[in-house]
Amino acid sequence: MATHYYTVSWDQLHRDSKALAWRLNALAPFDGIVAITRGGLIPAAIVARELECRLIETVSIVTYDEERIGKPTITKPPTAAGDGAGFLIIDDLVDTGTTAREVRQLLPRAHFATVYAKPAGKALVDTFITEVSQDTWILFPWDTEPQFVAPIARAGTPPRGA
Ligand SMILES: O=P(O)(O)OC[C@H]1O[C@H](OP(=O)(O)OP(=O)(O)O)[C@H](O)[C@@H]1O
Ligand SMILES: Nc1nc2[nH]cnc2c(=O)[nH]1
Ligand SMILES: [Mg+2]
Repeated sequence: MATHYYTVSWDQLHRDSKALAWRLNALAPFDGIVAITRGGLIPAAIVARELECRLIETVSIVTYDEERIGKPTITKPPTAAGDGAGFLIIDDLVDTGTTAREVRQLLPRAHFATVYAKPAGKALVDTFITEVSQDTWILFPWDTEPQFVAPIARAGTPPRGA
């Protein structure tokens, strides 16, 4: 269970995904990009734009229900990436490496890249940008919205009117 949260804004996600694109550009060109849905969709779109890559394939894989890990289920396998040779796989993050292991079996010859990585899974990806600790849960902008936060001086006191 995560004990810390790391909140990523749209702006930061765009910057970090562009940093990933800079790194990957050194390995380009790729024949196509495989986005691991859903989390990999937006980083894959940003990388595809920067690398001027217009062939986008998807693999749909569900491993988590909110913060609870389960058995990975492939709801859509790749159809146009062969054994992965020449392809770039993009996901938002690698945590335990469970999803990455499944995807690697499907596309063993692809280059696997994520924006964020945790220690338990980082050896399973070829390229990543930012490492966060294993006890941190990354909150993406599509999972969050701004809301009121009480002043620090009021911490521990019940909200007014409660
Ligand atoms: O390394 P792991 O422990 O496997 O965790 C990483 C995976 O978990 C999340 O996907 P999730 O299953 O939540 O599905 P989603 O992308 O549709 O949100 C995330 O997008 C990665 O794909
Ligand atoms: N949003 C989100 N999904 C995950 N799936 C596995 N680890 C994480 C995480 O830290 N954040
Ligand atoms: Mg995912």
